[in-house]
Amino acid sequence: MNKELNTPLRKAHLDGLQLDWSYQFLAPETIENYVKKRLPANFDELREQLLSGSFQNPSEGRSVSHVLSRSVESVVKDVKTSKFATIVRKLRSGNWLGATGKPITDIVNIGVGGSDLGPLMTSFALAEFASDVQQHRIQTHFVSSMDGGQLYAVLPIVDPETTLFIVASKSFGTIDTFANVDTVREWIKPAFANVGKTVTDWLQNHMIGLSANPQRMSDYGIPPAHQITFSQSVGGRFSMWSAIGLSIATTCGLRVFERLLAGAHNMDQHFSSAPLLQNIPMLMAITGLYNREERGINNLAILPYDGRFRHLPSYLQQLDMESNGKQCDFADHPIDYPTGPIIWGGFGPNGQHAFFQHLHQGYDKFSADFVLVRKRQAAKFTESVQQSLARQQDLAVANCLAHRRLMAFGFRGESARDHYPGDNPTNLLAIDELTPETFGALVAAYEHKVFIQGVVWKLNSFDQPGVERGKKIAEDMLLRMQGKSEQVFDESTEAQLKS
Ligand SMILES: O=P(O)(O)OC[C@H]1O[C@](O)(CO)[C@@H](O)[C@@H]1O
Repeated sequence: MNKELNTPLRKAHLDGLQLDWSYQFLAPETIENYVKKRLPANFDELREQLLSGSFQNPSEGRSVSHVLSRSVESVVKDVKTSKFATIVRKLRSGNWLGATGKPITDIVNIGVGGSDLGPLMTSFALAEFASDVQQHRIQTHFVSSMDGGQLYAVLPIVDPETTLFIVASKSFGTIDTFANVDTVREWIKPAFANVGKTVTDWLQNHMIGLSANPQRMSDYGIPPAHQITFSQSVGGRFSMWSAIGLSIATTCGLRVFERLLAGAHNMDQHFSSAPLLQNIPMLMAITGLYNREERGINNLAILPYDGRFRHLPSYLQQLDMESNGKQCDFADHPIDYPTGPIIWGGFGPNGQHAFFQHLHQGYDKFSADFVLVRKRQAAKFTESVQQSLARQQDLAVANCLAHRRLMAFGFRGESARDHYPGDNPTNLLAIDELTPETFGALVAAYEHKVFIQGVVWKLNSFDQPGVERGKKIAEDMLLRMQGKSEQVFDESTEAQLKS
């Protein structure tokens, strides 16, 4: 039987976003049976709890409410009066003046993990939507790494008098973030002294805090008017829809942010009501479960074919791996079955010239999600440039479909060098045209996929205990490096600490 000719088209839609799951090579009945076999009897109830903000995160003793940030608890719900919207308007109109009276021209978002990846990914993906509404040009920069390498590159290109720092941290205590803020403070001191200003002037005019802990923002010296809070029940990796999304709105505009939330909300409703074989998150979750449990595939590559999605793999890596990379269940009992896969990936067109060799002919099995945008608007260019860009888009579509096909069906040439085993299950997430709505819907679909898989694996997808232990060991190590601890480590660590 010719597998290629006998593979039927299987797809689900939501307003310009299509999931083509044909190359999972699963019959609809297999999906239905898997749902019967693996989903708990009260799954519908749990889904409604998630969508209404009452699902429980037992280890942290709180509910899970990120879905509400794109509806009833949206920071732009009262777009004329909310603090979030007022701050965005003031910055984007050039009316936010720094301590010396100059308008802000640069924003630096300092945060890490969920307080960096979502804002970075989305500001980058939707930047082109800003041009028609932005009145005053603001450049946005993102700084996350504790080593200071990013600050090292950003500080020389911004002016202390016209730069505003968004300190994004749910806890407002993450050492990585405050290591960066401390360095900025040292950089500010002489610059502000030269113009007759102090660190207090800087804190009052050049800093916005985004956190679930207002007390800590006040303790740091950020005036209440420049603090935007959000609920403790919004997890860090689910927080780009909340106050943490401020840099998305300052980069792309309030309207774009509203449209992003609307797209995600649309996906919430779709997840709630679409029948199984039309339900994008359900299909992504069940095919993923099948790949993990029945085919034994331990990884999922995220392969976007549009440069605007460059940061999507890293974002989904945190979303999925920090949620479902666990070996204890909801009730803190050890478990002995495989849970969340390793999420990795990279920009597809560049991957073709790098790691695709292994995907096509290497030993290991993988699954992959291709993400493709079919058409793009390029109205600001001349007609001939638009045509050339359209040809480039076609080139990307052809390459995406070609590699996806080869990974699925393989190829047997005359020699071993020309042998491609194929048989790797993949999804195609095809977007007609990138808009804030389709982008919001795509990200929300992945969130729900992670939720469904977490429920099946009986995990608490909303805590991250493994990260905490690493932080504790780093603290011990730092004390040792500062000569404040006598703790002795292994030979290798000892040697590295001494060198
Ligand atoms: O926003 P915060 O509190 O600074 O935390 C940043 C990140 O650190 C983590 O808590 C774990 O390292 C992530 O879950 C979170 O997104």
